[in-house]
Amino acid sequence: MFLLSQKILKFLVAFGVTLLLFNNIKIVKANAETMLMNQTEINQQIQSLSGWTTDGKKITRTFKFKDFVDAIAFVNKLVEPAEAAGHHPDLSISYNKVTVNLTTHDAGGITQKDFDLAQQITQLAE
Ligand SMILES: C[C@H](O)[C@H](O)[C@H]1CNC2=NC(N)=NC(=O)C2=N1
Repeated sequence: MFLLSQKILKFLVAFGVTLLLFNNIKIVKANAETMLMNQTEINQQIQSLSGWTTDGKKITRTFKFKDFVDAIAFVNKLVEPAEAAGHHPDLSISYNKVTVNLTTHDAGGITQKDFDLAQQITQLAE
């Protein structure tokens, strides 16, 4: 009886520690996503994104399509990933061109969320 309860206790402690670790990882990840990035971090990350530029407050890329219909089709493709991320691009459309600006309004600048969405948007335009 004593042995059994020792085993259960050990299991519960291990389970508790595992849960604690998982939650801490989630908190660290959530914080990193909403933390303003400095210019060095921005420059580093933008290198791996083709065609994107930055003014330090937002990241920008203009995508060019055959015509207006294709440009709008691209904009429509952005709805699902933006809603899923709870993060939305600022868009401007000029005939066959769509300019995408990404910034985290809640944080007042660029965060990891912008780079994550930029990567998805870049793939959708291919
Ligand atoms: C409550 C809601 O999730 C927030 O207001 C989100 C919505 N989409 C957003 N999109 C962008 N680009 N920046 C934000 O700060 C932002 N905030």
